[in-house]
Amino acid sequence: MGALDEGHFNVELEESGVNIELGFEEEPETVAAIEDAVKSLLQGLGEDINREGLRRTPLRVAKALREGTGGYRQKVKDIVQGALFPEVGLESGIGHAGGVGGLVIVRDLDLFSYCESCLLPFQVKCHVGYVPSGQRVVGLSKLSRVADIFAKRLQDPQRLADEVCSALQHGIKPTGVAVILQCLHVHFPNFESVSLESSNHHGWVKVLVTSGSGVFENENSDIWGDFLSLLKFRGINVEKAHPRDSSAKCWCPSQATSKTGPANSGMVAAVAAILRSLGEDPLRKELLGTPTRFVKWLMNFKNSNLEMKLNGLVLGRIDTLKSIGEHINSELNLSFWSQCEHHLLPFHGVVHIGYICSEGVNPIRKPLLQSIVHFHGFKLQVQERLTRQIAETVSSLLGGDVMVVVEANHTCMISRGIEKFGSSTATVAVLGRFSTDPAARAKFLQSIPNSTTSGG
Ligand SMILES: Nc1nc2c(ncn2[C@@H]2O[C@H](COP(=O)(O)OP(=O)(O)OP(=O)(O)O)[C@@H](O)[C@H]2O)c(=O)[nH]1
Ligand SMILES: [Zn+2]
Repeated sequence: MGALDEGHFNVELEESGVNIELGFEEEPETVAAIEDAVKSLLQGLGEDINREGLRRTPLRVAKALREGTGGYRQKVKDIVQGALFPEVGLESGIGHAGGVGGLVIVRDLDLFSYCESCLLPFQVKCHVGYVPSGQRVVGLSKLSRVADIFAKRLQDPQRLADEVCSALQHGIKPTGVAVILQCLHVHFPNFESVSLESSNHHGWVKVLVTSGSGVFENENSDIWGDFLSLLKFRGINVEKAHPRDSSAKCWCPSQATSKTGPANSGMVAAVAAILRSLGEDPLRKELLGTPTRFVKWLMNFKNSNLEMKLNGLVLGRIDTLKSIGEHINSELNLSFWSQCEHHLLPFHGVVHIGYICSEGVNPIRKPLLQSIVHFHGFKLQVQERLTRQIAETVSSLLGGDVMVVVEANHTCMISRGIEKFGSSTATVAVLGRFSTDPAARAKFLQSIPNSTTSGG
């Protein structure tokens, strides 16, 4: 137990074994090594690394990865040490923060971590509880900061929960700590198995993990029940703090992607180099297949992957428009996947297409529209360009009046940088009469149903 020092406790965290630091500073060589590796990946994707949109991508990716794994370079001790303070008037003893069994919880901490299996970020809703002891409470924000140290590493949900729990247990030395994580991982649109016409590869893989120490070690204890009840107040329904099981083991959808074809060995070596630059050991058991899985994910977005297939579909589809009895046709909620060319992180969502079509002319079939969406989606993109390209392609088939709305969640806006959880982006492209007729635009926009973007 630490000694009282001007209202602050100094807990000897170094003795606790949670003072983890992998020991590399902000080194330009590290960033440069990641940049070089990212250039190899872009070239492997058939991209021109000097084109305007990609020129700064290697640096951005290097920065994003360094930021996303900044936890390796932080110490729990630095965060907790100055933020422990006595709750005056409480007796020393077990479970005092307003009485025996007193419980402090912080709910709904939004975190991001990197999946060690595929290198994509995954979203974490973190709930932390602890029962103070020895007149010692910790600044509330520190619970989040400590959790973030472990989130900002290559992780697996259960290990993340265990590390946060153990660090808080050693750092605060309370009677017990409980951690619940609700994790969301993007699905994998495995290009090889996604039919061009399919829109059924949406949403998230979810897993819930728990970790408890001290009085929370027994998951059937009353104190766990109290914790779960406090979550319920806020509509957070964690049915049961179920014991650690295999549910988190293979949660990453990359584990299920097809094994067809070897991955480009130069690209795989580049990803292994990135892992090394982040201070990780690519030979660590859990990371062995990670470079290959990441490359397979990335290859979904290889330039021109879909060209031939789309050409096949487009042939013979050019209908003539007769200008009698026109009305607006719409096809809503076509799903898409794309990869942000700035940060090499996914963005995904839905596309709504409206077009003016004469009566008597067959509207474009939905599968064709879906394939157009996939064609422009499975590339390194920005959302505005994706929107315009879809509009132009549809317009080239119909000869004119097209409106396209794309709604997306950008991982690069959520998992890093500005970290705007829950933000979404809508872009619009209008061609032909939609650009001059506000009533037509309004009619189409009103036909789009509420809450159409994908979410947790
Ligand atoms: N317009 C547009 N911007 C995008 C898209 N995807 C990512 N971006 C933005 O690309 C910009 C790149 O800005 P930079 O300042 O070069 O890179 P950065 O330092 O990583 O930027 P931050 O995201 O602000 O941290 C960011 O503002 C991103 O939000 C997209 O589809 N469309
Ligand atoms: Zn993963």
